[in-house]
Amino acid sequence: ARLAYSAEQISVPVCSSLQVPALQLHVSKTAMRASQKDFESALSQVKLLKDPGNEVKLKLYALYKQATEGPCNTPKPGVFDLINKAKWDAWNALGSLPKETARQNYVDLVSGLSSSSDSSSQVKPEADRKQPGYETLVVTSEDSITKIMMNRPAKKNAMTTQMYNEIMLALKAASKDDSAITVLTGNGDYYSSGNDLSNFTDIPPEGIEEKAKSGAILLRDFVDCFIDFPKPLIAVVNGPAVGISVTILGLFDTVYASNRATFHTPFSHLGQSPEGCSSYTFPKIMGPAKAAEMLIFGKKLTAAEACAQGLVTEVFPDSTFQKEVWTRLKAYSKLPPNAMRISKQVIRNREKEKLHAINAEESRVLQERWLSDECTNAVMNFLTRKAKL
Ligand SMILES: CCCCCCCCCC/C=C/CC(=O)SCCNC(=O)CCNC(=O)[C@H](O)C(C)(C)COP(=O)(O)OP(=O)(O)OC[C@H]1O[C@@H](n2cnc3c(N)ncnc32)[C@H](O)[C@@H]1OP(=O)(O)O
Repeated sequence: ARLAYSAEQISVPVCSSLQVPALQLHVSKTAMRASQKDFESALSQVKLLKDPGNEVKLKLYALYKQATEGPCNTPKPGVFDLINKAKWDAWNALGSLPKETARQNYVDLVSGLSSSSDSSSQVKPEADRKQPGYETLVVTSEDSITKIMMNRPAKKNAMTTQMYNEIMLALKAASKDDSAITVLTGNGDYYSSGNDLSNFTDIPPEGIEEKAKSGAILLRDFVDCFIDFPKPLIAVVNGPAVGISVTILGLFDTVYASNRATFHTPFSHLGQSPEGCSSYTFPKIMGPAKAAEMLIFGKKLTAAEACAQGLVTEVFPDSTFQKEVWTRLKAYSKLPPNAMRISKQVIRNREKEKLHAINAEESRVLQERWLSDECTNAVMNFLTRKAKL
């Protein structure tokens, strides 16, 4: 869509009749000074740009009005005249900004939009789009989607304490960025093998009790981030999933799985107990009998079984998984973001308090389990390679 579109072509209703006045081309005499040529060229350039979104169009509108008419000089529209009020607010927010500055800002804004739309036509390699600062994840934002990819493929994306902390950071950043949806996925053949069992090995001088205490705090904080995440959260389960990577799926809004994925929570085998609010979400999703088979007896589900039981939204053949899922997600990411966020809140908010309480209780119980002989022996068996799932 170009900026010179008709009202019907704009997707966000609040600004649906927002005509960028730059297109009207009635430049006042005051604006006809030194940078008049640049300004006029920006006015023409703006018509050729890809739709920059309503927020930017409001900025362009405000700068144009300020550059050509000076400070806002019209009465404030009524509260129900949403479109004109948004335009008036944007213009009025510029206060007494001089016309020349507004004209320059308009030129700069259009020039920035032109260069970013030039570069967005080329697909940058993932390495260039990667957000810095993460060692166990690859985090990228593109097409209004923030993708958080667990990136320890040689260890089946087992979650170290560093990875828990980085996922929390990435979720907090994603909740504030301008993406519409957020995705968690895994690099390599596994989605994740769950808690990295070597988390049990670096015991501090204060002893195992302290380790269990700090582990329970970490777990609680980690799960809280999923409970509170405000935007649609999608799991793209590219392969087998184990332990905590399965239990938190009950806190996602959508779960897409490859037909190679399996879902396994071997808590009893490990002398442990359910977390990620699964003691509440799983019985709710699949009924208490099926939840017990998974959470107490460690029954491993195929992707098709997990879908039949409501844990997974849809299963795709592995050969077309990535293509089909990302095509779908790109389409969803174009839906109005505020509406999606509000719908999620309406669906989830009434359970939040309960989920936080359940998370606290599960973490408390697990803290005790980590100190049990059953747990210690199971972890030692894995680490000394006597046992595998
Ligand atoms: C006091 C404690 C405080 C802890 C603080 C933590 C806070 C949060 C805790 C939340 C609790 C969560 C509970 C769970 O998630 S339970 C699930 C735990 N996961 C497992 O038990 C899986 C163990 N792994 C396996 O059984 C197998 O590796 C596998 C996943 C079936 C894959 O087998 P496969 O033969 O294909 O591959 P390998 O075994 O050769 O694996 C390749 C290498 O990756 C290492 N690996 C894999 N998974 C883990 C893991 N979960 N923890 C540590 N290491 C893992 C494996 O050892 C190989 O490494 P190597 O090449 O160096 O030998």
